[in-house]
Amino acid sequence: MRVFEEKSRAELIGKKSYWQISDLGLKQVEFDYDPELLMLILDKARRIRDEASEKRHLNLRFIRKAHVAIPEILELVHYPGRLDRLSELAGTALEPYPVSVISSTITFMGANPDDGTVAWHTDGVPATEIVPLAMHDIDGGELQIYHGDYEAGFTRLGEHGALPERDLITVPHRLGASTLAQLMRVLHRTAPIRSGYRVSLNMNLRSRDQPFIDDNPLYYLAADNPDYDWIDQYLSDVRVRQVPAYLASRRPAKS
Ligand SMILES: O=C(O)CCC(=O)C(=O)O
Ligand SMILES: [Fe+2]
Repeated sequence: MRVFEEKSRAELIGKKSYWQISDLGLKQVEFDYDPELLMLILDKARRIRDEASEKRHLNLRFIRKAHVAIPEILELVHYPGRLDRLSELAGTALEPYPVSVISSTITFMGANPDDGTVAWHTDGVPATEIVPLAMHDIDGGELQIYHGDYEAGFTRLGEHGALPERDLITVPHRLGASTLAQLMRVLHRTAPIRSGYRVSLNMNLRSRDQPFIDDNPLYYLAADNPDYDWIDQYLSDVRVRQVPAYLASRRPAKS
């Protein structure tokens, strides 16, 4: 498997961090997913784009809970060997992000302002795998990461409206390779697209042993998904997985 990009979390943000699932920053590696399955997902995404995607904020057009409209995404989420491979890359055991409204998305980014490119933000989910499904005639559209503390970065953005080029790490996407990244509390965006477009599938992940390491506040999930039909699933995850794991992690180690 070819590795195209590799950065630790400390390399991305220039310091150690506490709220993290592992030292993973990002790794972009060639994948072995079935090209026909990817094409099928892309075809369906294109067909339902107008009714199923929304550009609500952050200049990002995406299909929420994409695996509900396109169940073939679940085949990819559970693709043989995938979780083991990604866990190995992350340096910690991963599991699919369980809250259905945010576990998988399809993003449409392009030069056409109707699409756009995602503005500066930090991810709520601890880790994500970004799989480019289509990249057509693209100029721009790389993943850009602020090499610094996210709070300081947001403050600079507030004061100056932009971040200095010298403090950015720019990672191009590649067809045939996916980017596994831990972008929770890491300020990033997609660089503006001057021509062409990209369609991507994002499959979100979290730590199997520390599922409470997360940055998705309820108000944010609710603003994005105002029907609240995910709340029972969320609460049951807190009760059954997050709280027991959290309490176990706080227990003093036996000597
Ligand atoms: O696709 C990209 O370049 C980044 C997407 C992203 O940051 C997101 O969807 O949260
Ligand atoms: Fe992001």
